[in-house]
Amino acid sequence: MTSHLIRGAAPVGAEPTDLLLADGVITATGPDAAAQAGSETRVLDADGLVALPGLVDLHTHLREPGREDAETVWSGTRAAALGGFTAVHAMANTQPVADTAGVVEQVWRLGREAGWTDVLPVGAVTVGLAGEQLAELGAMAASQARVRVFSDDGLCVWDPVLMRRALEYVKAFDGVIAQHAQEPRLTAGAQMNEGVVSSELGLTGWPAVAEEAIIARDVLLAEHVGSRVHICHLSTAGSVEIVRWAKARGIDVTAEVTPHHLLLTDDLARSYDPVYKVNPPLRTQEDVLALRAALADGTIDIVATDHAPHPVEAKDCEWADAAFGMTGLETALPVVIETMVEPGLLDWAGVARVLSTTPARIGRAEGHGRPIAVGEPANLTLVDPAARVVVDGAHQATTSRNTPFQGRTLPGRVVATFLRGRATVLDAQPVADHTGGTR
Ligand SMILES: NC(=O)N[C@@H](CC(=O)O)C(=O)O
Repeated sequence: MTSHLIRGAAPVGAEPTDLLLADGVITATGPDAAAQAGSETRVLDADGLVALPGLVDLHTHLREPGREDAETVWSGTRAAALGGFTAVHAMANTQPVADTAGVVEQVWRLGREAGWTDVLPVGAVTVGLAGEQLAELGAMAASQARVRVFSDDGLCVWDPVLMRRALEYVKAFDGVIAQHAQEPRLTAGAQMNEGVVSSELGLTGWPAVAEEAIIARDVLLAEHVGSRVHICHLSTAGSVEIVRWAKARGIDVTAEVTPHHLLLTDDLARSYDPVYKVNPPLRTQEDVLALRAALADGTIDIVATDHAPHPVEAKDCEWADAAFGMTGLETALPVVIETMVEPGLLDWAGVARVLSTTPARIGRAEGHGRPIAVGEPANLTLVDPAARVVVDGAHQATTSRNTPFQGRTLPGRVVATFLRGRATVLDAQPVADHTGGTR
C-alpha cells in the first residue's frame, strides 16, 4: 500500500509539520516523518494547507436503493470525498426504506465496495417511515452495519408514545434517535417559512412553532426516560433557545445545523426558484444569525449537510410541485468557512469539532474524528483556506444539480482526502484507483 508523506501541513491548533501515513495510520509526525519515509513514499507539498481530521456527515441522503437517478452510494460518497468527508451517515428514506437489517447491510456493503468514504447507515425509527410501529431497531444495531443512529428523517416521529419507546429502546445498544422536528398538523401543505415573505408570495407558511414544539416535547421526553436525543437541522432562533435551556438543565441533547441554514434566507423564495425549497425551510436573517451564534457557543453541536439530491424534473417545475431538498456535500466546508471562520465565529479547531470530532462521537463513527497524532487512523482532509472557488453544479460529482449556491464564490478548497491512509482525493480531483484495487 502506498505511503504518503505530507509536508508542511498545519494540523488544527498546531504549527505546520510533516505527517507520514502508512498502513492506514499516522505513523510519524515532525522530523521523524521524512526520516521514516521509504523510497516508494509519495510526497505531497502541503505548504499553506490546513490538516483537518476527515469530515463526518451525520445527515446525508444517498438515495440508493430506489432513487439511483438522483444519487447512488458510489456517486454520493465520491462527492463526499471531494467535500473532505471520510464518513457519512446515510439517511433511511430510501425505497425500500432502511428499516430492516437487510437494507442497512446492503447500503453498508455498497459503501465498502465504493471505497470513497465509510458509509454508516441510519436505520428508520418506524416501519416504512409510517410512524405507526417501531422498526427492527435491535436487529439493525446487531447487523454488520452496526447502526447507532435512527431517524425517520423527512418525516417527524410525531406520536409521543412511539418516540418515548424508541428513546428507551435504543439505550440498550448505545443508539440515538435523530428527530426531524416538524409538527405535521401545523405544517400541512406548507411550502416555505411562515412570515412576511410567505404572505407576500401567497405561499402556505411553515411556522417556527411547528419545529420548536416538537423539540420542546422531545427534550422533555429524553429527560424523562434518561436517553440521549439528537435534533436534525435546527432552523429557528426559538429552537436554539429551547436547546440552550435543555442543555443548561443537563438533558442529553445534541443538535445540528445545515450549511444552507447558516447562509441563506427565505427572501430567496421571491425568485420562485424551487432550488430554494427545502425542509425545514429557509428562515429569516434573524434566525440565520441566531444559528451562527449558537454554533459558535456550542449550543448547536455540529454542522450536517442534509445533502438531498433530486433529479432535474423534481426541481424544474412550479414551486408547489417541486421536491424539498438541496445538495450540500461539496459545498459544506466552504460555507462553514464563509459563515463562521471568516467572520471570526469559529477557528479551525472549531471547524474540526463541528464537522468531524463531534459528529463522529454522536454517530459512533469509530476511527473518525480522532486527533491528528501518531497511531491514529489516517482519516484526514487537507484544505487550502486561501482558495476561492465559484460553485458550478454542472461540474459537481453529485448526480443531481440542485445546489442553492450556484454561481457563488466560496472560500476554501479541499485539496486532498485520505481514508485510512489511502488518497480518495488528490489535487482536488477524485483518485480513480482510490481502493488500491483491493476491494
Ligand atoms: N431536507 C429536505 O428538504 N429533503 C429531504 C428530506 C426532507 O424532506 O426532510 C429529502 O430526502 O429530500
